[in-house]
Amino acid sequence: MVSGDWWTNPHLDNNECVCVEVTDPSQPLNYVDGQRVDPKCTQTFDLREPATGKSLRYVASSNEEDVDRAVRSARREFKAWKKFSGFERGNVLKKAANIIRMRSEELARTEVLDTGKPIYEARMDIAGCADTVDYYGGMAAGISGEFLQLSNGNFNYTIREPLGVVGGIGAWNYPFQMATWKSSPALACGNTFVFKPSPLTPLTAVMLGEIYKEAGLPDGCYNVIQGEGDTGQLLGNHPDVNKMTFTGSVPTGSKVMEACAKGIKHVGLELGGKSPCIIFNDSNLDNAVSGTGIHDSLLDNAVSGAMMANFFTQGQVCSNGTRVFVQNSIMGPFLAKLVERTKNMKIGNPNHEDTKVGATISEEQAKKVLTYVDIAKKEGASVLCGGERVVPEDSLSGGYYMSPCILVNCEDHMTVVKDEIFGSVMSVLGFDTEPEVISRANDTEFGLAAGVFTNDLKRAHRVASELEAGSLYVNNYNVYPVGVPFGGYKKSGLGRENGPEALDLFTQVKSVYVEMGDVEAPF
Ligand SMILES: NC(=O)C1=CN([C@@H]2O[C@H](COP(=O)(O)OP(=O)(O)OC[C@H]3O[C@@H](n4cnc5c(N)ncnc54)[C@H](O)[C@@H]3O)[C@@H](O)[C@H]2O)C=CC1
Ligand SMILES: C[N+](C)(C)CCCC(=O)O
Repeated sequence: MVSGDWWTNPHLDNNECVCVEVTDPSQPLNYVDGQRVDPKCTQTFDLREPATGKSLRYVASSNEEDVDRAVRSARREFKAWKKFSGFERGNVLKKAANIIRMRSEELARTEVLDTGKPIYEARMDIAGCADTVDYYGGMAAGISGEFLQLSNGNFNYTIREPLGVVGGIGAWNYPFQMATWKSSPALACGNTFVFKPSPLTPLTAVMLGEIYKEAGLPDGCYNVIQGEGDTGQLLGNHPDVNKMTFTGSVPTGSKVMEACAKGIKHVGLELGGKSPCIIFNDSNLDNAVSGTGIHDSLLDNAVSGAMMANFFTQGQVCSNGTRVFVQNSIMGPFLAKLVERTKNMKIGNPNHEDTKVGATISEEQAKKVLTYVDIAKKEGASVLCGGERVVPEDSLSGGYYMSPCILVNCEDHMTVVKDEIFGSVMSVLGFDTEPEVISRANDTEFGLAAGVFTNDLKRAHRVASELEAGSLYVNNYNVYPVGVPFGGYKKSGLGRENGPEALDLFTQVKSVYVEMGDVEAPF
């Protein structure tokens, strides 16, 4: 299925004839009551394409009236949607998943336009989003309460009811994923939804609205309002919103939680991280270096893991394992392989098939990341490779490209080892013993993810149980299959997305006591 409006991205129609079709970004970007609409507010912000740095359009921010209109539409439709059976709601979601699959190339290309991430990655993201919507479509029919037999024939049953109107706020690194991961479990449970995407990536959340509508979702169940922080605040403070689900930075997450505290609203937070990825020396480097094959692949896996922990989406991933702890006895050979493979990653036009590193989201973010590299050098770390601005080709000279950076001689107290940078900057840290690395890995205010590479089965599970994080990877990193819950310990967040856990967080339990005899009143 294709949408009515097509737009050919002129910036990419150059030498190599890469002419891609995406949904026309000049269409209205709010989505209320089943239609694209322009907000009432005339205040706008500039939307730039990360790949070229060129302005794509100005987007109107949503003001109080616009937010209220979307919330009222969701409230009105909640009355009807909650009455659908789980099976009926699930059917809508399953149809939507199939439409996402049919429109996947258009969605992926639009995601590239919005985010600057390479097309191979955008395709993986969209495929995962379809699976998530499908998964919650399948789960919807099974959402049910419980029955408890009491004495004298009395009994109690529980009903798992939706919360009402859910407000979602997203970040810019996985725009379509955030829209689907938040809305599909919410809708499966019978809630209605109002989403505010990041102002840097407004395009694909609206397309999801059209897809849901085509799949049979009643108008008003899923709405989108565009805007910046002010619009997000209006949504979080709206008295008719029952739950907020947020992805972004810790300071903003804390503000959203504060707004929810004032209104006694449910809240889910997916926040930042500074996760550890630990590589033990039983990746047997001596044999690897002498080329016995089997051990080579163990080391290659660890290097692959460290790269996957750092270099997807230009390093802008909350779960990234940016503190790579390597056992000192294998540091030399590990770094040699890591640097060789990192230098081989092709930086370039994100719409090209062989590009592995696209553009950072914005000039501001790219500058922030490069400043962190400078700070690292001043504090005594050394750059093994990358950490520089790159112009892959003349037509992309305005884009925000940088080479993935590997830092060594890092120490735990350094700024670059403590702060979430949100860019391709990997800090490599040496360690000697297991207790030492566990204590250093846990010495952070965050707890989103952690990885351990080892061939020792007992060590793998011992370390996984000791690490304070919501998502643990043994011998892999940054994979998030459908059905696996995702979320943080400590300041990395509250609640879980993906997996059956999300269904509990989008419902509330009503307990119904039934008396079968006479009332024995004490008065
Ligand atoms: N860990 C994560 O998942 C993410 C972390 N970040 C970090 O945050 C830094 C800043 O990036 P931003 O996109 O500005 O992140 P942010 O956390 O400020 O923004 C995330 C979302 O919240 C909205 N927002 C901003 N202020 C708000 C408020 N007071 N109430 C409600 N919503 C509000 C934004 O418009 C956006 O949609 C990045 O450099 C990065 O370090 C950014 C994106 C995701
Ligand atoms: C699930 N994951 C790791 C791809 C994205 C989660 C949100 C984020 O990075 O901000």
